[in-house]
Amino acid sequence: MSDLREAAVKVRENAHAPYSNFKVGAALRTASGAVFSGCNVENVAFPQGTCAEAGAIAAMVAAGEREIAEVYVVAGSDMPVTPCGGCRQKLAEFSGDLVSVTMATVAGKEQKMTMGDLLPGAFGAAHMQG
Ligand SMILES: O=c1ccn([C@H]2C[C@H](O)[C@@H](CO)O2)c(=O)[nH]1
Ligand SMILES: [Zn+2]
Repeated sequence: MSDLREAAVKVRENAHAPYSNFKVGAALRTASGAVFSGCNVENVAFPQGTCAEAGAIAAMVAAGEREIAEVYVVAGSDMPVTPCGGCRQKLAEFSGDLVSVTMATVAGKEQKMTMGDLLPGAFGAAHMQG
């Protein structure tokens, strides 16, 4: 098992998902080689819940890192989980278009896409010039 998959599968066990019963784990590697992980944290006030990817990003930024090199997301579904629209934008803040995102199931099915595939034409700093 890759180290990223191992981290994502492990952190997924800590997910707080009593409302959807859909536990998600995310792990990312930064340019320095460090690995950060996060799980979804739901709330009884449903919109206050946060995704696994957001948790991993928060851990990365809290540790002083900002450059994502690779992402791995895992859930217990039959189909590999894909990051929601909001998480695509959150990941794009710290990832180039070529960053690989592996979407996976606990059973081991994997699908890979790049950030450019997941969020084509992403809104970025260049759009705010002028
Ligand atoms: O990539 C994804 C997709 C969904 N979820 C969470 C949000 C919510 O807690 C649950 C159901 O949508 O799964 C994630 O954490 N990451
Ligand atoms: Zn999300």
